[in-house]
Amino acid sequence: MPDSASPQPAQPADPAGSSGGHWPAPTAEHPVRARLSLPGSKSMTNRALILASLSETPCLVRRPLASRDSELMVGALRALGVEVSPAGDSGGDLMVTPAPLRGPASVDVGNAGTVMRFVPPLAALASGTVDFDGDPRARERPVGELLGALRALGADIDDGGRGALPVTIHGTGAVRGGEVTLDASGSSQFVSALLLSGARFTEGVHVRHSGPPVPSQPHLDMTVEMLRSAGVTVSTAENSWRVGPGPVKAADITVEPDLSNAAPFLAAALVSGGEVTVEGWPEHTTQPGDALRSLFTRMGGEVSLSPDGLTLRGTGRIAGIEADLRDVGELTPTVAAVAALASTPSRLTGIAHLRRHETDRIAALAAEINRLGGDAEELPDGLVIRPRPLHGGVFHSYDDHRMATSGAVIGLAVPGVEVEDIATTRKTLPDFPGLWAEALA
Ligand SMILES: O=C(O)C1=C[C@@H](OP(=O)(O)O)[C@@H](O)[C@H](O)C1
Ligand SMILES: C=C(OP(=O)(O)O)C(=O)O
Repeated sequence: MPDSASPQPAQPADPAGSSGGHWPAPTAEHPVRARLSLPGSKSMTNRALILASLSETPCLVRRPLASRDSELMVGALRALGVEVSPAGDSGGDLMVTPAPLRGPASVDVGNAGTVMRFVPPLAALASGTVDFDGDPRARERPVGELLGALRALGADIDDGGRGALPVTIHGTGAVRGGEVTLDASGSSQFVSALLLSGARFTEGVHVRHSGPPVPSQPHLDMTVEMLRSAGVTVSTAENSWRVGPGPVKAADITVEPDLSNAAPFLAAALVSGGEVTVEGWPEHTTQPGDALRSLFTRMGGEVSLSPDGLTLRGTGRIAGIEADLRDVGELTPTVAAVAALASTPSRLTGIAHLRRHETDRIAALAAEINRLGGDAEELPDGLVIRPRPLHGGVFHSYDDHRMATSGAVIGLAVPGVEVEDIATTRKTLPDFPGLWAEALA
């Protein structure tokens, strides 16, 4: 459901790494040739932190992301009594020591979907009252279906009848659990949230989905895989997930590099006819970013995966693409940026739920591509983008990390693009401007 037909750009905030609030996006003077290692996956880091907090034993989380969304998760867990501390001098690894979860506590979710969805079930397991609130946008993002399901499973939740943040959960130290049906078409995170804590519910949990398709299947696979690695019994069927009650045994979790954040860097090779290698690309992964291999091949790149990493070579040809991105919605902003530079039209569908992401991404992408002279048309569930020469101008980021990095990709090929609020990339990347400058050097 659209929040508004044409979103208003957020006010520039904290213009770190920018000049005067706008960051002049560097143009690629020559083909981009780079090899880089990326920080940890947001999705894996925040799942690891949840599982570690519910574990029987202390858990070492290796190579976690250290950026806004993971810091918010750490803050939330500490507020509930969990100890999270640097693991020796291991360069960012974290030791998580579980403790009885307790309120009173206040949780700032920022604009992190993983915090606003994954932490409420923990709060329901805590003893005491836990308040949740976040950025203004967090109050507009869907959470009502999850709260309704948690209530049906035995939790005491006060959301003032809004089905949205702010919310207070009156934890009693236990959640009955059992079977529940919800509509997770708005976000796969509703299902992941219930599964991640489900083993600690007295009866476990059996989640059924009823409604239009659930997006982000790889993220559901990630939840199931990480639960199984922690010794939790999970069975799945179509639109049905069952977690048996029992202990969570997470002792050592290694976080993979964030493959979704590889998107703008691989796109840099594609649009400049260069060659970029992302080190440490896993051979097997549940991350949706793995789909970049096929998406960017279809858009004109040549991709090779070796123990060295994933290399994308641009061929000088940038092709449009017809793609259903429902499973990999978070790749949309980068795919759309490349599409805006392509020589043939693109049609991206299956992504209505993106209208409730950090911003209404469908409306925002259309508005910003068109502002630079492009030809992007909104569909109810996606975008059509046709080739048209672009010109410079301000690319608004709507306080959305992936909008900001999309502006950077377009700026490689279009002189005079200035990205408003590049600092918003800190949601999932601690230093995007620095990494980008390095890649282009
Ligand atoms: O579980 C996760 O870690 C995520 C699931 C997806 O959410 P939606 O299913 O709400 O799109 C994705 O877009 C988000 O960036 C991360
Ligand atoms: C949708 C996203 O984030 P969140 O985890 O806040 O839902 C995203 O990172 O693209």
